[in-house]
Amino acid sequence: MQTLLTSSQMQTVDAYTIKQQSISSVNLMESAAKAFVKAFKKEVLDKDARISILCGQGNNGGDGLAIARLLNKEKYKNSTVFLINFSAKLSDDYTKNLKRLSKAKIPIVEIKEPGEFNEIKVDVVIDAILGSGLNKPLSGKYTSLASIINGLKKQVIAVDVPTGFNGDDLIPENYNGIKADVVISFQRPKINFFFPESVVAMNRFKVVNIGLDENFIERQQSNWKLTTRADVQKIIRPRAGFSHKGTYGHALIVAGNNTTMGAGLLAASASLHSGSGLTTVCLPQSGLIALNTMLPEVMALPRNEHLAIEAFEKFNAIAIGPGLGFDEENEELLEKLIDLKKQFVIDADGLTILSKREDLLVKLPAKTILTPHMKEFDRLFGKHESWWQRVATAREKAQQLDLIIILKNQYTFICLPTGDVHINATGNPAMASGGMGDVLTGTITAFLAQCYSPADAAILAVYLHGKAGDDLAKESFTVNALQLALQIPKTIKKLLKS
Ligand SMILES: NC(=O)C1=CN([C@@H]2O[C@H](COP(=O)(O)OP(=O)(O)OC[C@H]3O[C@@H](n4cnc5c(N)ncnc54)[C@H](OP(=O)(O)O)[C@@H]3O)[C@@H](O)[C@H]2O)[C@@H](O)CC1
Ligand SMILES: Nc1ncnc2c1ncn2[C@@H]1O[C@H](COP(=O)(O)OP(=O)(O)O)[C@@H](O)[C@H]1O
Repeated sequence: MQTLLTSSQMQTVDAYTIKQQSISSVNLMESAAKAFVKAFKKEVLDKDARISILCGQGNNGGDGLAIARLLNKEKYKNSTVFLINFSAKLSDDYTKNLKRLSKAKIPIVEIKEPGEFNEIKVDVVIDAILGSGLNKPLSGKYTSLASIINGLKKQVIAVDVPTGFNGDDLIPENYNGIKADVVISFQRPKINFFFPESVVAMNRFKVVNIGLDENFIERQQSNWKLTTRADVQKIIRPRAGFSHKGTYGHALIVAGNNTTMGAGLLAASASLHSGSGLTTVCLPQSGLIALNTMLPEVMALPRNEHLAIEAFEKFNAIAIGPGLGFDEENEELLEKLIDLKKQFVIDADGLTILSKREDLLVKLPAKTILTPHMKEFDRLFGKHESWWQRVATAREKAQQLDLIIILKNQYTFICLPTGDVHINATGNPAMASGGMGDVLTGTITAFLAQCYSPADAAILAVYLHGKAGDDLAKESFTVNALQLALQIPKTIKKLLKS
C-alpha cells in the first residue's frame, strides 16, 4: 500500500529528505530531473525531435532547466529552452540550474509575453512552467500561454503536473491550464490523477522515484492509499496442504432473472474461478439448464416464492443483486436475507432496492460490501456534481453505516469504515463491457467465503479483477466478462510466483 499525499505534505517530505539524507535541494532537483529524463527517453525515441522546454521561475522551472541540460547530454540535439519570465520571483535552485545550463550549448529564449512563444516548428513540448507550487487559479499571461500551447496540438509532456493543475482538489469544468499527453510525476501520483475530471488536463501519467524518504512518506497522516502488487501478494494465501473443498467456504450468488440470467452465471463463474470451495447460485427455475450446461461445478438453489429462508443459512458469504430484478418479491427476499446477518456483497438490483428502502440500508450487517457504479451510487445517496463530492459521500457513508463501499470506475475507490480510501489502479478500457461488474461481485464473494476479512476481500478482488483484465488486454483489443472470470486463477498464480 502506498500512502498518497497532498502537495503541501510532499513539500514537507521534500524538506525532511533534504535534512535527513544531507542532500542539498539542488541535488534533489538533479535526481528528479534524471528520473524524468529516464522516463522521457521511453516516450520520445527520436533524438532528432524538436523539443521546446518551457521553464517557469520556481522549482518546476528549475527541474525543466536541469532536464534541458541532461537531455543535451543524452544527445537530444534539437532542444530550445524558453524562460517563462512572467514573475519577478526566482527560486534559488532555478537560479543555480540556469547558471549550470549556460555552459551547455542550448538556445535559450526569454519570454515576457505569451505571444512571444510562437514556436510552431516543434515536435515535443516539455511543460515545466508551474508545478505543485500552484497556489491560486491560473490567470493572465499563464492562461494565454497555456491556450497557445494547447492550440499547437503537439505532444506535451509535463514535469510533475501540468501547469495549472491542482493535484489535491476538484478540477473545474472550465480548466484553463495545459493539457498534457503524459505527466511524469515525482515519487507518488497526485491524488487527483485518479479522478475522472483530470481528463481535461492529462491523458496518462507515469510516476518516477526521485529518492524521497519512503518511511517518512508512509508515516504521514493520509486517508488515501494506493493498492500495490506487493500488498496483494501479502494478502493472498496459497492453497494449503491437506485442504479440501470445505476449507474454502461456500459462496451463494442470489442473482439472475429471465432476461438477465447471464449476470448470475457470470458472478457464479467468477466465484468458482476465484477459489471458493463450493458455489451455489440462487436463480429462477428457467436458468437451471443454462447453469448446468455452462457451469457443472456450481450448484443451484431454485428461487421461487416457496423457498424457505432457512435454505440460506449454510452459506458463509452471500452476494445479492446481479440481474436479480427489483420487484416486490426480490425486495422481500433481500429483507429476509439481511436479517440472517451474514457476510454480504450487494450489487446491481440489490443496490436499486436499497435506494428505495433506506430502512434496509441502515440495517445492513457491519462490513457489508456495496459495489455501486456511479449511477447506482447516486441513486443510493443522491445526485453528485463531481467525483470529489461522490467519493467524499462514499467515505462518510462507509464510516457512518460501517460498510465497505466499492465505488467502481476506471480507478475504483474502496471506502472503508476506518475512513481510509484505497484506490485501485489496475484495469483498462478493454474491460468496458457488460457483465464486468457481475464478475467482480462473484470474485469478492469467493474471497469472503474463503474467510478473508471484508476489507481484504474487497481490495484483493478489485485489484485482481483489473489485473486479469490487464493481462488479457495485452493480447486482445476487448476483454469480455466471461473471459475475465476464467483468467482470474491464472493471474493469481502469476502473482504468487513472482
Ligand atoms: N518533493 C518533490 O516532489 C520535488 C519537487 N520538485 C519540483 O518542484 C515543484 C514545485 O516547485 P515550487 O514549490 O517552487 O512551485 P512551482 O510549481 O514551480 O511554482 C512557482 C511559483 O509560482 C507561483 N504561482 C503559483 N500559482 C500560480 C498561479 N496560478 N499563477 C501564477 N503564479 C503562480 C508561486 O509564487 P507566488 O505566487 O507565491 O509568488 C509559486 O511559488 C514540483 O512541481 C517539482 O517540479 C523537484 O524539484 C524536487 C522534489
Ligand atoms: N475503462 C475501465 N478501466 C478499468 N476498469 C473498468 C473500465 N471499464 C469498466 N471497468 C470495470 O468493470 C466493472 C464494471 O462494472 P459494472 O458497471 O457494474 O458492470 P455490469 O453492470 O455490466 O456488470 C467495474 O469493476 C469497473 O471498474
